[in-house]
Amino acid sequence: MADGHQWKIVKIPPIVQELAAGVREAPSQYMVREKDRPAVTGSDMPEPIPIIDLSRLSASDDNSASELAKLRSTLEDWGLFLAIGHGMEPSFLGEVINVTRGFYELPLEEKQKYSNLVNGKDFRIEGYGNDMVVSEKQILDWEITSLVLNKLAKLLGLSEGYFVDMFDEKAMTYARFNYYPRCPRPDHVFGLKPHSDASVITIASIDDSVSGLQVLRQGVWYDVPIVPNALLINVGDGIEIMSNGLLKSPVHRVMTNAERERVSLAMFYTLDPEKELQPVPELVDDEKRPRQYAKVKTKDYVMGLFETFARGTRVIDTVKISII
Ligand SMILES: O=C(O)CCC(=O)C(=O)O
Ligand SMILES: [Fe+2]
Repeated sequence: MADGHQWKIVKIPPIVQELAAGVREAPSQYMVREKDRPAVTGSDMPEPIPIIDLSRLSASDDNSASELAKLRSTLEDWGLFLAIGHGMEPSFLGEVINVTRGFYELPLEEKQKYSNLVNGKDFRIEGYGNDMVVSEKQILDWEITSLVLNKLAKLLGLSEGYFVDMFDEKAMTYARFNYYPRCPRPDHVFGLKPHSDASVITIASIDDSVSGLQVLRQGVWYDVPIVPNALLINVGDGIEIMSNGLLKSPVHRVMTNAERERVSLAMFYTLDPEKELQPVPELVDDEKRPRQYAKVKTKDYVMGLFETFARGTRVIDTVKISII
Protein backbone atom coordinates (compact mmCIF):
# COMPACT_ATOMS: atom_id res chain seq x y z
CA MET A 1 0.00 0.00 0.00
CA ALA A 2 1.31 3.44 -0.72
CA ASP A 3 1.14 4.31 2.97
CA GLY A 4 3.80 1.67 3.45
CA HIS A 5 1.63 -0.82 5.26
CA GLN A 6 2.84 -4.38 5.24
CA TRP A 7 1.21 -7.55 6.47
CA LYS A 8 2.89 -10.51 8.03
CA ILE A 9 1.84 -13.77 6.54
CA VAL A 10 2.38 -17.08 8.19
CA LYS A 11 2.97 -19.26 5.18
CA ILE A 12 3.86 -18.29 1.66
CA PRO A 13 1.85 -20.31 -0.82
CA PRO A 14 3.38 -21.03 -4.21
CA ILE A 15 2.17 -18.72 -6.93
CA VAL A 16 -0.90 -20.27 -8.47
CA GLN A 17 0.15 -19.71 -12.05
CA GLU A 18 3.47 -21.50 -11.60
CA LEU A 19 1.75 -24.27 -9.73
CA ALA A 20 -0.85 -24.72 -12.44
CA ALA A 21 1.83 -25.09 -15.09
CA GLY A 22 3.36 -28.05 -13.33
CA VAL A 23 0.45 -30.18 -12.16
CA ARG A 24 -2.33 -32.25 -13.63
CA GLU A 25 -4.36 -32.52 -10.40
CA ALA A 26 -5.21 -29.50 -8.28
CA PRO A 27 -3.15 -29.62 -5.05
CA SER A 28 -5.20 -30.36 -1.94
CA GLN A 29 -4.88 -26.89 -0.36
CA TYR A 30 -6.81 -25.43 -3.30
CA MET A 31 -9.65 -27.94 -3.02
CA VAL A 32 -12.89 -26.57 -1.66
CA ARG A 33 -14.45 -28.55 1.19
CA GLU A 34 -17.11 -30.93 -0.07
CA LYS A 35 -20.05 -29.02 1.37
CA ASP A 36 -18.85 -25.78 -0.26
CA ARG A 37 -18.13 -27.23 -3.69
CA PRO A 38 -19.55 -25.12 -6.44
CA ALA A 39 -21.70 -26.21 -9.33
CA VAL A 40 -19.49 -25.18 -12.23
CA THR A 41 -22.17 -23.36 -14.13
CA GLY A 42 -24.35 -20.91 -12.30
CA SER A 43 -27.94 -20.06 -13.13
CA ASP A 44 -28.67 -17.84 -16.10
CA MET A 45 -29.51 -14.30 -15.13
CA PRO A 46 -33.16 -13.64 -15.89
CA GLU A 47 -33.87 -11.05 -18.59
CA PRO A 48 -33.24 -8.19 -18.74
CA ILE A 49 -29.61 -8.66 -17.79
CA PRO A 50 -28.20 -5.66 -15.92
CA ILE A 51 -26.77 -3.38 -18.61
CA ILE A 52 -26.55 0.38 -18.13
CA ASP A 53 -25.72 2.80 -20.92
CA LEU A 54 -23.48 5.47 -19.38
CA SER A 55 -23.95 7.82 -22.33
CA ARG A 56 -27.69 7.85 -21.62
CA LEU A 57 -27.09 8.20 -17.90
CA SER A 58 -24.96 11.31 -18.40
CA ALA A 59 -27.28 12.92 -20.98
CA SER A 60 -29.26 15.98 -19.97
CA ASP A 61 -32.58 14.77 -21.40
CA ASP A 62 -35.34 12.29 -20.57
CA ASN A 63 -33.07 9.38 -21.38
CA SER A 64 -31.08 10.19 -18.29
CA ALA A 65 -34.08 9.85 -15.97
CA SER A 66 -35.12 6.51 -17.46
CA GLU A 67 -31.54 5.20 -17.30
CA LEU A 68 -31.30 6.37 -13.69
CA ALA A 69 -34.47 4.43 -12.84
CA LYS A 70 -32.90 1.41 -14.50
CA LEU A 71 -29.72 1.92 -12.47
CA ARG A 72 -31.76 1.95 -9.27
CA SER A 73 -33.54 -1.33 -10.00
CA THR A 74 -30.34 -2.94 -11.29
CA LEU A 75 -28.46 -2.05 -8.13
CA GLU A 76 -31.32 -3.20 -5.92
CA ASP A 77 -31.43 -6.50 -7.79
CA TRP A 78 -27.75 -7.22 -8.30
CA GLY A 79 -25.46 -4.58 -6.81
CA LEU A 80 -23.54 -4.66 -10.09
CA PHE A 81 -24.03 -3.94 -13.75
CA LEU A 82 -22.37 -4.09 -17.14
CA ALA A 83 -21.64 -0.60 -18.38
CA ILE A 84 -21.82 0.21 -22.08
CA GLY A 85 -21.60 3.63 -23.72
CA HIS A 86 -18.54 4.44 -21.59
CA GLY A 87 -16.59 5.96 -24.45
CA MET A 88 -13.55 3.71 -24.14
CA GLU A 89 -12.30 2.31 -27.39
CA PRO A 90 -12.70 -1.47 -27.72
CA SER A 91 -9.10 -1.54 -28.95
CA PHE A 92 -7.94 0.11 -25.70
CA LEU A 93 -9.85 -2.35 -23.55
CA GLY A 94 -8.53 -5.24 -25.63
CA GLU A 95 -5.02 -3.88 -25.11
CA VAL A 96 -5.50 -3.74 -21.33
CA ILE A 97 -6.44 -7.42 -21.32
CA ASN A 98 -3.58 -8.29 -23.70
CA VAL A 99 -1.01 -6.44 -21.60
CA THR A 100 -2.31 -8.27 -18.52
CA ARG A 101 -2.03 -11.60 -20.28
CA GLY A 102 1.40 -10.64 -21.62
CA PHE A 103 2.67 -9.88 -18.13
CA TYR A 104 1.67 -13.30 -16.87
CA GLU A 105 3.43 -14.91 -19.82
CA LEU A 106 6.76 -13.38 -18.75
CA PRO A 107 9.32 -15.71 -17.17
CA LEU A 108 8.97 -16.09 -13.40
CA GLU A 109 12.21 -14.18 -12.66
CA GLU A 110 10.83 -11.16 -14.51
CA LYS A 111 7.54 -11.21 -12.62
CA GLN A 112 9.26 -11.74 -9.29
CA LYS A 113 10.89 -8.33 -9.72
CA TYR A 114 7.44 -6.97 -8.94
CA SER A 115 6.80 -9.35 -6.07
CA ASN A 116 4.29 -8.42 -3.39
CA LEU A 117 6.51 -9.99 -0.77
CA VAL A 118 9.03 -7.71 0.90
CA ASN A 119 12.28 -9.56 1.68
CA GLY A 120 10.49 -12.69 0.52
CA LYS A 121 8.12 -12.81 3.49
CA ASP A 122 6.08 -9.71 4.33
CA PHE A 123 2.98 -9.22 2.24
CA ARG A 124 2.04 -5.83 0.86
CA ILE A 125 -0.98 -5.10 -1.29
CA GLU A 126 1.00 -4.03 -4.32
CA GLY A 127 2.93 -6.40 -6.51
CA TYR A 128 2.93 -9.80 -8.17
CA GLY A 129 1.75 -12.79 -6.22
CA ASN A 130 -1.30 -14.77 -5.33
CA ASP A 131 -3.22 -11.66 -4.62
CA MET A 132 -1.60 -9.21 -6.90
CA VAL A 133 -2.47 -5.58 -6.71
CA VAL A 134 -0.62 -2.67 -8.16
CA SER A 135 -1.65 0.85 -7.61
CA GLU A 136 -1.93 2.79 -10.80
CA LYS A 137 -4.40 5.57 -11.25
CA GLN A 138 -6.05 6.46 -14.50
CA ILE A 139 -6.00 3.07 -16.17
CA LEU A 140 -9.74 3.09 -16.30
CA ASP A 141 -11.11 6.54 -16.36
CA TRP A 142 -11.99 8.37 -13.16
CA GLU A 143 -14.69 10.17 -15.13
CA ILE A 144 -16.70 6.97 -15.37
CA THR A 145 -16.31 6.43 -11.65
CA SER A 146 -17.39 9.94 -10.78
CA LEU A 147 -20.42 9.76 -13.09
CA VAL A 148 -21.57 6.58 -11.39
CA LEU A 149 -20.84 7.91 -7.89
CA ASN A 150 -22.80 11.08 -8.66
CA LYS A 151 -25.78 9.03 -9.78
CA LEU A 152 -25.57 6.79 -6.71
CA ALA A 153 -25.63 9.88 -4.49
CA LYS A 154 -28.65 11.15 -6.39
CA LEU A 155 -30.47 7.83 -6.00
CA LEU A 156 -29.87 8.03 -2.26
CA GLY A 157 -31.26 11.56 -2.11
CA LEU A 158 -27.85 13.12 -1.37
CA SER A 159 -26.28 16.03 -3.21
CA GLU A 160 -24.74 14.72 -6.45
CA GLY A 161 -21.15 15.37 -5.48
CA TYR A 162 -21.49 13.79 -2.04
CA PHE A 163 -19.32 10.74 -2.65
CA VAL A 164 -16.99 12.24 -5.23
CA ASP A 165 -16.06 15.02 -2.80
CA MET A 166 -14.79 12.38 -0.38
CA PHE A 167 -12.12 11.36 -2.86
CA ASP A 168 -9.37 13.83 -2.06
CA GLU A 169 -5.77 13.60 -3.24
CA LYS A 170 -5.04 10.95 -0.61
CA ALA A 171 -7.73 8.62 -1.92
CA MET A 172 -6.32 5.36 -3.21
CA THR A 173 -6.99 3.44 -6.37
CA TYR A 174 -5.75 -0.11 -6.56
CA ALA A 175 -5.54 -1.96 -9.82
CA ARG A 176 -5.57 -5.71 -9.55
CA PHE A 177 -4.64 -7.84 -12.49
CA ASN A 178 -6.28 -11.21 -12.01
CA TYR A 179 -4.97 -14.25 -13.81
CA TYR A 180 -6.85 -17.51 -13.57
CA PRO A 181 -4.88 -20.37 -15.06
CA ARG A 182 -6.66 -23.37 -16.55
CA CYS A 183 -7.65 -25.67 -13.75
CA PRO A 184 -8.12 -29.43 -14.02
CA ARG A 185 -10.93 -29.43 -11.41
CA PRO A 186 -13.20 -26.39 -11.81
CA ASP A 187 -15.77 -28.13 -9.64
CA HIS A 188 -13.28 -28.31 -6.75
CA VAL A 189 -11.25 -25.11 -7.03
CA PHE A 190 -12.34 -21.49 -7.09
CA GLY A 191 -10.58 -18.87 -9.20
CA LEU A 192 -11.53 -16.34 -6.54
CA LYS A 193 -13.44 -17.29 -3.40
CA PRO A 194 -16.82 -15.69 -2.65
CA HIS A 195 -16.24 -12.13 -1.42
CA SER A 196 -17.47 -8.60 -1.72
CA ASP A 197 -15.07 -5.75 -2.48
CA ALA A 198 -13.69 -3.51 0.30
CA SER A 199 -13.71 -0.58 -2.12
CA VAL A 200 -16.25 2.21 -2.36
CA ILE A 201 -16.77 1.19 -5.96
CA THR A 202 -15.04 -1.22 -8.34
CA ILE A 203 -14.70 -0.96 -12.10
CA ALA A 204 -13.36 -3.93 -13.98
CA SER A 205 -12.47 -4.86 -17.47
CA ILE A 206 -13.11 -8.58 -17.77
CA ASP A 207 -12.11 -11.17 -20.32
CA ASP A 208 -14.47 -11.07 -23.30
CA SER A 209 -13.70 -14.62 -24.29
CA VAL A 210 -14.03 -16.65 -21.07
CA SER A 211 -16.79 -16.30 -18.52
CA GLY A 212 -16.39 -17.30 -14.89
CA LEU A 213 -17.73 -14.45 -12.79
CA GLN A 214 -20.78 -15.30 -10.70
CA VAL A 215 -22.90 -13.17 -8.39
CA LEU A 216 -24.96 -14.37 -5.44
CA ARG A 217 -28.59 -13.35 -5.10
CA GLN A 218 -30.96 -14.84 -2.56
CA GLY A 219 -28.85 -17.95 -2.17
CA VAL A 220 -28.49 -18.60 -5.93
CA TRP A 221 -25.28 -18.12 -7.92
CA TYR A 222 -25.84 -16.46 -11.30
CA ASP A 223 -23.38 -16.35 -14.18
CA VAL A 224 -22.58 -12.78 -15.16
CA PRO A 225 -22.90 -12.88 -18.95
CA ILE A 226 -20.22 -11.61 -21.30
CA VAL A 227 -21.15 -8.37 -23.02
CA PRO A 228 -18.33 -7.43 -25.40
CA ASN A 229 -16.51 -4.22 -24.46
CA ALA A 230 -18.69 -3.60 -21.43
CA LEU A 231 -17.09 -2.64 -18.13
CA LEU A 232 -18.23 -4.36 -14.98
CA ILE A 233 -19.15 -1.91 -12.24
CA ASN A 234 -20.09 -2.94 -8.74
CA VAL A 235 -20.92 -1.22 -5.53
CA GLY A 236 -18.30 -1.94 -2.86
CA ASP A 237 -18.64 -2.34 0.90
CA GLY A 238 -17.85 1.39 1.28
CA ILE A 239 -21.11 2.34 -0.42
CA GLU A 240 -23.02 -0.30 1.55
CA ILE A 241 -21.70 1.22 4.79
CA MET A 242 -22.14 4.86 3.79
CA SER A 243 -25.65 4.24 2.42
CA ASN A 244 -26.51 2.61 5.77
CA GLY A 245 -27.35 -0.60 3.91
CA LEU A 246 -29.68 0.94 1.33
CA LEU A 247 -27.34 -0.29 -1.39
CA LYS A 248 -25.72 -3.68 -0.95
CA SER A 249 -22.24 -4.72 -1.99
CA PRO A 250 -22.72 -7.91 -4.03
CA VAL A 251 -21.05 -11.19 -3.06
CA HIS A 252 -19.32 -12.59 -6.11
CA ARG A 253 -16.79 -15.27 -7.01
CA VAL A 254 -14.83 -16.49 -10.00
CA MET A 255 -14.95 -20.05 -11.27
CA THR A 256 -11.99 -21.72 -12.93
CA ASN A 257 -12.14 -23.28 -16.34
CA ALA A 258 -10.59 -26.58 -17.44
CA GLU A 259 -9.92 -25.46 -21.01
CA ARG A 260 -9.22 -21.75 -20.92
CA GLU A 261 -7.19 -19.34 -18.85
CA ARG A 262 -8.90 -16.07 -18.00
CA VAL A 263 -7.75 -12.55 -17.09
CA SER A 264 -9.39 -9.45 -15.69
CA LEU A 265 -8.33 -6.07 -14.42
CA ALA A 266 -10.20 -4.64 -11.45
CA MET A 267 -9.82 -1.05 -10.25
CA PHE A 268 -10.78 -0.56 -6.61
CA TYR A 269 -11.57 3.03 -5.66
CA THR A 270 -11.07 3.64 -1.93
CA LEU A 271 -10.90 6.72 0.28
CA ASP A 272 -7.83 8.14 2.00
CA PRO A 273 -6.60 5.21 4.16
CA GLU A 274 -6.89 7.46 7.24
CA LYS A 275 -10.50 8.46 6.49
CA GLU A 276 -13.35 6.82 8.31
CA LEU A 277 -16.16 4.93 6.65
CA GLN A 278 -19.55 5.23 8.32
CA PRO A 279 -23.19 5.70 7.41
CA VAL A 280 -23.81 9.24 6.17
CA PRO A 281 -25.86 11.14 8.78
CA GLU A 282 -28.62 11.95 6.23
CA LEU A 283 -29.32 8.23 5.82
CA VAL A 284 -29.57 7.44 9.53
CA ASP A 285 -32.86 7.92 11.30
CA ASP A 286 -32.99 6.68 14.87
CA GLU A 287 -36.65 5.80 14.53
CA LYS A 288 -37.04 4.56 10.98
CA ARG A 289 -33.59 3.52 9.93
CA PRO A 290 -31.11 3.21 12.76
CA ARG A 291 -27.41 3.11 12.10
CA GLN A 292 -26.45 -0.35 10.80
CA TYR A 293 -22.65 -0.13 10.60
CA ALA A 294 -19.99 0.98 13.04
CA LYS A 295 -17.35 3.54 12.11
CA VAL A 296 -14.15 2.07 10.69
CA LYS A 297 -10.95 3.53 9.28
CA THR A 298 -10.52 2.76 5.58
CA LYS A 299 -7.07 1.24 6.07
CA ASP A 300 -8.28 -1.02 8.88
CA TYR A 301 -11.19 -2.09 6.73
CA VAL A 302 -9.02 -2.93 3.73
CA MET A 303 -6.65 -4.85 5.98
CA GLY A 304 -9.65 -6.63 7.48
CA LEU A 305 -10.63 -7.80 4.01
CA PHE A 306 -7.38 -9.67 3.54
CA GLU A 307 -7.72 -11.32 6.92
CA THR A 308 -11.36 -12.34 6.54
CA PHE A 309 -10.89 -13.36 2.89
CA ALA A 310 -8.24 -15.84 3.95
CA ARG A 311 -10.71 -17.28 6.47
CA GLY A 312 -13.63 -17.29 4.03
CA THR A 313 -15.72 -14.82 6.07
CA ARG A 314 -16.87 -11.28 5.21
CA VAL A 315 -15.21 -8.16 6.60
CA ILE A 316 -18.49 -6.24 6.46
CA ASP A 317 -19.91 -8.55 9.11
CA THR A 318 -17.28 -7.22 11.53
CA VAL A 319 -18.79 -3.71 11.39
CA LYS A 320 -22.49 -4.62 11.25
CA ILE A 321 -24.45 -3.43 14.25
CA SER A 322 -27.01 -6.02 15.23
CA ILE A 323 -30.37 -4.39 15.73
CA ILE A 324 -32.38 -6.18 18.36
O1 LIG B 1 -12.18 -11.58 -12.42
C1 LIG B 1 -13.30 -11.10 -12.23
O2 LIG B 1 -14.20 -11.19 -13.07
C2 LIG B 1 -13.64 -10.38 -10.95
C3 LIG B 1 -12.48 -10.15 -10.05
C4 LIG B 1 -12.88 -9.70 -8.69
O3 LIG B 1 -13.97 -9.92 -8.21
C5 LIG B 1 -11.89 -8.97 -7.84
O4 LIG B 1 -10.73 -8.81 -8.29
O5 LIG B 1 -12.27 -8.54 -6.73
FE1 LIG C 1 -14.30 -8.70 -6.41
